[in-house]
Amino acid sequence: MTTPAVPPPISLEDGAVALAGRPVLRGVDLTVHSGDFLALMGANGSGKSTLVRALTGLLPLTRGRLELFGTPIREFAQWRRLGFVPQRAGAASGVPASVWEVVASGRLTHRRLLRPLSRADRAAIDEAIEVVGLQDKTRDGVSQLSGGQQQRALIARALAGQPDLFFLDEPTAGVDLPNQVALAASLGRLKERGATVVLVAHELGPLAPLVDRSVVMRDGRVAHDGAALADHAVHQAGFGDVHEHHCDEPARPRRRDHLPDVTSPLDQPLDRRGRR
Ligand SMILES: Nc1ncnc2c1ncn2[C@@H]1O[C@H](COP(=O)(O)OP(=O)(O)OP(=O)(O)O)[C@@H](O)[C@H]1O
Repeated sequence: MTTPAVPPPISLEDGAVALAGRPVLRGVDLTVHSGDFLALMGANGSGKSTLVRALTGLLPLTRGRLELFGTPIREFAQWRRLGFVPQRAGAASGVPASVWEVVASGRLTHRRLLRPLSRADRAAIDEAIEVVGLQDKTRDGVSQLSGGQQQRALIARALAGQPDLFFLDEPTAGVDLPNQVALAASLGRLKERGATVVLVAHELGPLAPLVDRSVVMRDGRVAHDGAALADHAVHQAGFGDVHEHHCDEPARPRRRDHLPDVTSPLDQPLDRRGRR
């Protein structure tokens, strides 16, 4: 007897998305298999966030076919199977919530309305906190945590919902190196448990050893899909030096207009008395 093939968590064929009448994604083919740890990379404006929003049903496709866990997106209803870890900006957001409360909120999709937390809920919350190593911080307010610890609290919140597929949006953005290393350890434990992870990142840094597949976007198309690339190679693939797939358009210059135009005082020359 043959076992029926398990449908992949994500199957997108010829996906296209237009925003404000402008094509932003074109001809995107992407299959994510169970247990993949995939890094979605590329320059600013290359279409990473748009792709994730399309894959999570937040943006409609203008063309193509998308299935989640073998179900066409229009019919898909098992949203609790997806976990989304947003950028850290939303973690504290002025709400005086404790780590435990933030993580417990990730359990909401499993609870019936107005019912107290079940033993299974509490076990899932405790386990999620343990996976990210915040056991000694459960009663602390999230706003008192470092950036990396806040990011781990957000990962635990997604984990508490026990999803089968995780999306992480720039988890290392604004996180210092020691905390990036701690974050990598948490994600390593997720990987060991067989989670399927789609990680949006500009640079992988300490997360690089976890990644077994890189997808690099360029101008709304897939420029590379295959072996994990080191950060410098992603830079090349995203900016036009590597030609794979269907990159038939010239690479755009890197958009830096979202960055404030500041010069560090340390860049200024010293005067004769050593002052700037
Ligand atoms: N709401 C919108 N309306 C119109 N165009 C948009 C909208 N959101 C994004 N875009 C455009 O779509 C393109 C892809 O943007 P997207 O945010 O997906 O890129 P990204 O790779 O995630 O960039 P970043 O790394 O800066 O987050 C860009 O040219 C962007 O200007």
